[in-house]
Amino acid sequence: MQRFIPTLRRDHVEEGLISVINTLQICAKEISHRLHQGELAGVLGSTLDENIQGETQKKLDVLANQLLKDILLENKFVRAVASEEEEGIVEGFADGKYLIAFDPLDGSSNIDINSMVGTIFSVLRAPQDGRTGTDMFLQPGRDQVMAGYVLYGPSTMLVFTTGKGVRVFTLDHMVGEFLLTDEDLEIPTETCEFAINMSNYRHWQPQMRAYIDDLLAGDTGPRCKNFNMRWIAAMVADVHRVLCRGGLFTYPWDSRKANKPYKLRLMYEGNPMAMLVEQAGGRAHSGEQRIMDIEPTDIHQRVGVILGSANEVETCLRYLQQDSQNGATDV
Ligand SMILES: O=P(O)(O)OC[C@H]1O[C@](O)(COP(=O)(O)O)[C@@H](O)[C@@H]1O
Ligand SMILES: [Mg+2]
Ligand SMILES: [Mg+2]
Repeated sequence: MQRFIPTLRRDHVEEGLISVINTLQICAKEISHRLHQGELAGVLGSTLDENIQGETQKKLDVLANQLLKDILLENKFVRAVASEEEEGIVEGFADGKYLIAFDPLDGSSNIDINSMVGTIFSVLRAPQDGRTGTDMFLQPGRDQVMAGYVLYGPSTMLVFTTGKGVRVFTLDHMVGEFLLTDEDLEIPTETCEFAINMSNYRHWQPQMRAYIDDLLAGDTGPRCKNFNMRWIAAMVADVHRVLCRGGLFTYPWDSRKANKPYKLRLMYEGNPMAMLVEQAGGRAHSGEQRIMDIEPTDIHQRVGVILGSANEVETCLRYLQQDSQNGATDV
C-alpha cells in the first residue's frame, strides 16, 4: 500500500504543500495518540474557559489547538494559521507560502463519550497583494489549494484533496504511517439517507420543514421512497459517511438565537468540507449560494450547509426555492 508522499508526488503536488501535509499528518498522529489514551492521559473533560465562539472548551480542544499551532508554525512554508479556538490569526514565517485554517477538534461533545471526533483543515495561498493579518485569510473557498480532515474513529483516517480527487489514508499503528486505502472517493448522485439535528425542527424555516416532512413520509409521500436518518453530532464523521456512501447532510438556518442563525463555520468547516464533497462529485450549498463562492468578511463567520449527493442537494434546494418565489429565500 502506498504512503502519502509518493501519492502526492504522483499527483504533482508542489513541494511546499507536500511539506504542509506532512506536518499535518504528524499533528494527526500526535492527537490520535492522546485521544486513544483517553482518560489514561487525563485529557477528557472541560476547561473552565470559553473559546472565541462563546462555547465551553474541552481539554482536548485546547490541547489539539496548541499542538497544531506549535507544530505547523515550525514549518517554514506556513505564513499564518487561523483556528476556531483562537480570536485572531497566529503569524508564522514572513515568506511562508501557505495559510492554514483549522478546526482542531470537531465534534467536541463526543469526546467524553468515546465517540467519533476529527480535525478539519483548509489550506490557502498567502496573498502577494500586500494584504496582512486576518485579511489574508478572507479568500473564497474555491481558492483553497488543499482541504481535508482526520477522523479519529475505530481507525484513524486522513482524507484530503489537492484538487485531483479525494484520497483516503488509514493510520497503520504498527508502522506509524498513513497508508493509501482509497484512491478516489466518489459520492453516489442519488441517496436514501439524510443527516440533520431533528431536535431543531421547530426552529427551521417552513420550507426546510416541508423538505424533511416529505423525507419522513417515505414511500407513502411525494418522494415515493423511504429515507433513513443518521446523526453523529460531529460534522467530520457525518461528512465522512456521506463521502463513503452518499447522503445529504445539512445544518440549516434556525431561529434559536437571533444573532447566530447558523452553527457551522465557513473557514474551518464549510469550505474544506465543500471542497472535498465537490471533488467527490457531490454538491455543497449554503441555501443561498455555492459555499465555495462565498466571499468571507470575517474568519469566524458562520454559514448554512447543505451538502452531499448531487441530486438530493438539488431537490432540497428546490424546496427552499419554492418559498423564494414568495420572496423569502433566494437559491
Ligand atoms: O450539537 P449539534 O447541534 O447536534 O451539532 C453538532 C454539530 O456541531 C459541531 O460539533 C460543531 O463543531 P465543534 O465541536 O468544532 O464545535 C459539528 O461538528 C456538528 O455537525
Ligand atoms: Mg467543528
Ligand atoms: Mg472544534
